[in-house]
Amino acid sequence: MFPSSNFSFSASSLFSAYASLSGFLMLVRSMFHDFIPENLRSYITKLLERFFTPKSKKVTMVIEEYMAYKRNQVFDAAEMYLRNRIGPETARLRVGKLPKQKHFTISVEKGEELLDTFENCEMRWTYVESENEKENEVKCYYELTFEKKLRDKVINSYLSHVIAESEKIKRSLRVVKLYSKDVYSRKDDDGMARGNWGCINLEHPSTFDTLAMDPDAKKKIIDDLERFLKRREFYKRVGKAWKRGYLLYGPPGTGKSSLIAAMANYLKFDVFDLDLSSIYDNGSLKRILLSTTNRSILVIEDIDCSSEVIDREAESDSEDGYAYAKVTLSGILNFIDGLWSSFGDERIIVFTTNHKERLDPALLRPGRMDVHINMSYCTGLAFRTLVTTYLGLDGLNHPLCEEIEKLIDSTEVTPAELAEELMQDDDTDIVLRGVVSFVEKRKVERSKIKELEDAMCKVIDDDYVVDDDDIHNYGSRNGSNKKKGKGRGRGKGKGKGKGN
Ligand SMILES: Nc1ncnc2c1ncn2[C@@H]1O[C@H](COP(=O)(O)OP(=O)(O)OP(=O)(O)O)[C@@H](O)[C@H]1O
Repeated sequence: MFPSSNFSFSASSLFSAYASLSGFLMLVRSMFHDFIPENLRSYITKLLERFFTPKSKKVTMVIEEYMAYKRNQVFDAAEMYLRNRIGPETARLRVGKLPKQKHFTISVEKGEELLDTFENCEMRWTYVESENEKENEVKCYYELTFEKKLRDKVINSYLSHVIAESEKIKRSLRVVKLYSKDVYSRKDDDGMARGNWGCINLEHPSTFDTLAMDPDAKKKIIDDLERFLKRREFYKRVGKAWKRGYLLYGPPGTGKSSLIAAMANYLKFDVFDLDLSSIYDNGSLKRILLSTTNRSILVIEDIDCSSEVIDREAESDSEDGYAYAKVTLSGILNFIDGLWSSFGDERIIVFTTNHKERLDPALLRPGRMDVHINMSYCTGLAFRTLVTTYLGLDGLNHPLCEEIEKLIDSTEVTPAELAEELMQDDDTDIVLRGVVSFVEKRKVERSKIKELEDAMCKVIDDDYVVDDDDIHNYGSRNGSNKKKGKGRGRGKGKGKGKGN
């Protein structure tokens, strides 16, 4: 220990040393100000500041709303992405909704912080609004703070992850549009198509969950769509346009339109409904197709009914002797796999028909329409989906369901007819009994028609197979020299029908 006299000596000498040091520093400071030019002074100050400020282990990135007067993609992505990161700890939120929006838009209020984790690393986001009073404008930006060692990870992977996730969220919130030339196009349509396409929101409630279809066939369609979406690079590599063509065929009321709506709702793709009868010629067709957007489904319904496109080489001669231009099948095929097919990306083209056999073989040639989907009569398995959708019953929970499934499998009845029956009453028992009697009645009708058809075939057979001369004539009428015997008359009768 120091003796007390020593201590008082040291304290007073320390005090005087401090006083002379302060005097000296003040002298240096005033000399620094008086003799050193301002530029050099600020340089030295900054150097000293850097030297004495403790080093931070964190880095902060500033993500501004605008870059060179354009919206910053990272800012918009962050705004969308962070909506899903808002937790109960966030104290202040902004909420809003435009009249056309289905959902509320929720975002953080200025100064609020959000925490995110990416590959076990912590990312801290802060939303900032700074007011510039001079220019009377508000600058909005996000600050992203993380540990210095994560810099490369953030630049190389985290920001891309934020953008990819935001795209997914945007897609899920997207309201699907139905475009048509028959809808008046208004300025306030927030659709993207050009030309005279008018649009409304596609409110069709059909989804793959409500679609009554064989489960395996349904799964194949969903897998095909998923594969298509992921194949941007594949299409580029093999030199094909990023497009997929579907031909849906089957009797009326089997769900062709419902399947298109389910595809659109699943992919969040807009639908362009093209009525060929309203299009004047191939040139207008070209202009109309070029004004459709990416990530869309182009639908041409009842392609067999468009008389102009049935005959590929159809000439446009009219009765009055003048030649009128019109839409031809080759005009359409040019967009499916010709030179014009390479416009746009992520396009789906759907043709529907009730009569596949009437289509021009050019349309059915391999590689033209990538997928042919037979929308046929309802099956027992598909009926289960209708029961779930319309009655809220889970599959086979009702004793009558098994019987109905067997009945349905043994006759021809469309999902539309069954859906109609399932809406007849609120009482499940009454409804299902109604379905039983409806399908039984249909079964009887069908077998009567079958009997009638068989009888007619027999009559035709008996009419034609008379003697050898007749057989000879028949053969030559059909371009065949084969001699056919009486016993094979039925096949012949059918042959004649076709020949005519
Ligand atoms: N497979 C199905 N699954 C669920 N509902 C269906 C199905 N098929 C038909 N429906 C019901 O029947 C109605 C008519 O069906 P939809 O218009 O999809 O048939 P379509 O095959 O396109 O008929 P068309 O050939 O006459 O255009 C639908 O709105 C739906 O309620």
